[in-house]
Amino acid sequence: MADSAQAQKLVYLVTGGCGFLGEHVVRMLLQREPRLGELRVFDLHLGPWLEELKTGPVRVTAIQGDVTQAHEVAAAVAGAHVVIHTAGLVDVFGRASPKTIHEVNVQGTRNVIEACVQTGTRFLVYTSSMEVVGPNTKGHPFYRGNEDTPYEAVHRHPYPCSKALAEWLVLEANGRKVCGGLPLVTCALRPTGIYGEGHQIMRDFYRQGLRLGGRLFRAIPASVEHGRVYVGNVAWMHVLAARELERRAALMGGQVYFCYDGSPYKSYEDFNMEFLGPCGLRLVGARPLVPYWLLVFLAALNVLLQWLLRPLLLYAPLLNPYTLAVANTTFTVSTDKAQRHFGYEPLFSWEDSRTRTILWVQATGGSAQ
Ligand SMILES: NC(=O)C1=CN([C@@H]2O[C@H](COP(=O)(O)OP(=O)(O)OC[C@H]3O[C@@H](n4cnc5c(N)ncnc54)[C@H](O)[C@@H]3O)[C@@H](O)[C@H]2O)C=CC1
Ligand SMILES: CC(C)[C@@H](O)CC[C@@H](C)[C@H]1CC[C@H]2[C@@H]3[C@H](O)CC4=CC(=O)CC[C@]4(C)[C@H]3CC[C@]12C
Repeated sequence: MADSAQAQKLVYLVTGGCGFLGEHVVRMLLQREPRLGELRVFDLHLGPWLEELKTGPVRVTAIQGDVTQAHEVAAAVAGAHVVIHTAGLVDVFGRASPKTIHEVNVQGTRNVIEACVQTGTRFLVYTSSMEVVGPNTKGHPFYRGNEDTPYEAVHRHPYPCSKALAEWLVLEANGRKVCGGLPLVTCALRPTGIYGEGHQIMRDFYRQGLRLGGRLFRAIPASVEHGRVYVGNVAWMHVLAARELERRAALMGGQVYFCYDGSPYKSYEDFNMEFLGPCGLRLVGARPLVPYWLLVFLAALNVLLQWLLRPLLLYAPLLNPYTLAVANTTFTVSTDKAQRHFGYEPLFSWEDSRTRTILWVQATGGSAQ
């Protein structure tokens, strides 16, 4: 990949390229990666919007496939110079079984790594998560921490467990010889809570507020800070890391980088109101309207209802013991490691990120689509 950008056109593969983050990575690559010759978009569910991307100078190849199927992954990876692996099952609401979460997030990542080794692809950027670190099951706050901050990462939930194992696999694979004898170079990016155009949970909150007469009711103290990052900046960090991974292999190889930007540190609910307020919603209560023990009870009741109703329908509300615990534990990051190692600076200011997200929420009008 050492040739000049003008001479050699590169093949990138984005797994999960039709997801919330994946779509932004795909579009960012097309806009800001001049070395791109072919962009392969691999996903279980291909979006119709891909068709509009096929009219440009870069060859866009849509591949419908399953990361749990090694042969499908190998076929998609073969010939790629760079893989950006965002595909994953992002489920903390009990929609998928722990087994399925593990199969997609862990075995799927193993399949991507082995495909790189077998086919000779040397550069792999993995979308990890803040959840690899925490919040832990003990509710310990992580306040403005960085990649070196000591923290007892203790997980029981299938999602963080799967992300932690997948990240370990990716970092462990750094330096393995790929077909052709050169070393595999990997890194993992750990976004905090991503927001922006296409964020399903934000849409769910908006629809919930519309159903409740334009009101949302505070459940979490305003003092609990939760890190959030604009999806466009997450996409930009992926593009930049993928670009610099060859030139700075010795520095970046096997490293993790928190992914955040200038978005303000606020509670999860107060942060959401930065977008839902201008869309007409109001957050009722300067402090939680119900005692924490009642929220704990209601969260447990939701688990029971989910289990009872499962033969009939999928009941997966936002409130469950895990989401309550995470929302109620401070987790914010402050680090310049990505800036020092590969020159990352957010592409979108907080003001721009906020405006774009508000316009998107307004455009959805609370619709399911
Ligand atoms: N949403 C967030 O706040 C954060 C997300 N992340 C990570 O970012 C990545 C993307 O997450 P989102 O865009 O939020 O989720 P998403 O659910 O919108 O996108 C995931 C994509 O992966 C695809 N996918 C799922 N299973 C697959 C399989 N077996 N084979 C092929 N494709 C499959 C889905 O179809 C979807 O398009 C995930 O790895 C997630 O763990 C990390 C930190 C925060
Ligand atoms: C019902 C209330 C308690 C409400 O406040 C619950 C909010 C809850 C749905 C979210 C609070 C924190 C979120 C998670 C956090 O941003 C970290 C994440 C990282 C990921 O990799 C995937 C998404 C998530 C787990 C995110 C999910 C939604 C929350 C739990």
